[in-house]
Amino acid sequence: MTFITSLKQRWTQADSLVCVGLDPEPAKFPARFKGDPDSVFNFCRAIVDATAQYACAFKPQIAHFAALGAEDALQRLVAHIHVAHPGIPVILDSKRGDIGSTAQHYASEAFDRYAADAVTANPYLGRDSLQPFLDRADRGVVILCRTSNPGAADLQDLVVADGRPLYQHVAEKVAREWDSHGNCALVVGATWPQQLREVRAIVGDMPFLVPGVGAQGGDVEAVVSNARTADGTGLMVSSSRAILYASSGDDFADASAHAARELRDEINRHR
Ligand SMILES: O=c1ccn([C@@H]2O[C@H](COP(=O)(O)O)[C@@H](O)[C@H]2O)c(=O)[nH]1
Repeated sequence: MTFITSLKQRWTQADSLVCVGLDPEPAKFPARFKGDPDSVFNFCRAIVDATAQYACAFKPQIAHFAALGAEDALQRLVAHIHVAHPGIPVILDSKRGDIGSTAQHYASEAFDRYAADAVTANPYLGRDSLQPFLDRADRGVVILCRTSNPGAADLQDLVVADGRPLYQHVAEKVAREWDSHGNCALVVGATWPQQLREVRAIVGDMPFLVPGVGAQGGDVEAVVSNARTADGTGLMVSSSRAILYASSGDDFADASAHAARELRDEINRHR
């Protein structure tokens, strides 16, 4: 099954547009993980198992694992998701992009080494840099369009042609030229409701990965009202810290489930 097909199935089956972000930071783990040599895996697995029923996708952020030398934990975590929660797609957030010969290896890293269903990618180097990802028709390519961070406007808002900003050209290119296998999605930050609306108008029903609610303060109602598709889907609203670290006590897993359920319900109230 392709990434887009399993995402659509999951939106319906779980009645959820919540993407649970997996950004392990051992300093924030509950005390019970102190001294556990496999704490990254064990913490993340507990979060995955607690939140799976509310998730349309999981999004591990590779830097959070690589900086700890925990690539093996990431590999086992993705394998655990596929076995214990089949049908929930995994988006590896690695924001890759390089010349084609190197991008081949990044595609293999995401899809073969880590067995991710989709990967985030940076379009800055142009189409050939994304081609190795785009060619994997069964996997998703989630392309940065208008990111959630305060500096997003520095480059992404530059008016580059036709009186329109760069991020709109990215949206246009992806939708009209790069999505020949129908496996593309876009990253558009929750912190920019107007831009969410503009990009939605350009790309039709293409799925959006929307980080920036929770710890970054994005407004859920504004996200949903500006960016949902006509059938009330089209979004993977991603939250990491607000779910992962909802409690630092022994109730951390229950608290993460509660936070994921609350986010799902808030989104659904506005769909
Ligand atoms: O524009 C972007 C693209 C990616 N991210 C990533 O999403 C999560 C957000 O974490 P929160 O704790 O929910 O703020 C993180 O992994 C970022 O690398 C983003 O925030 N914005």
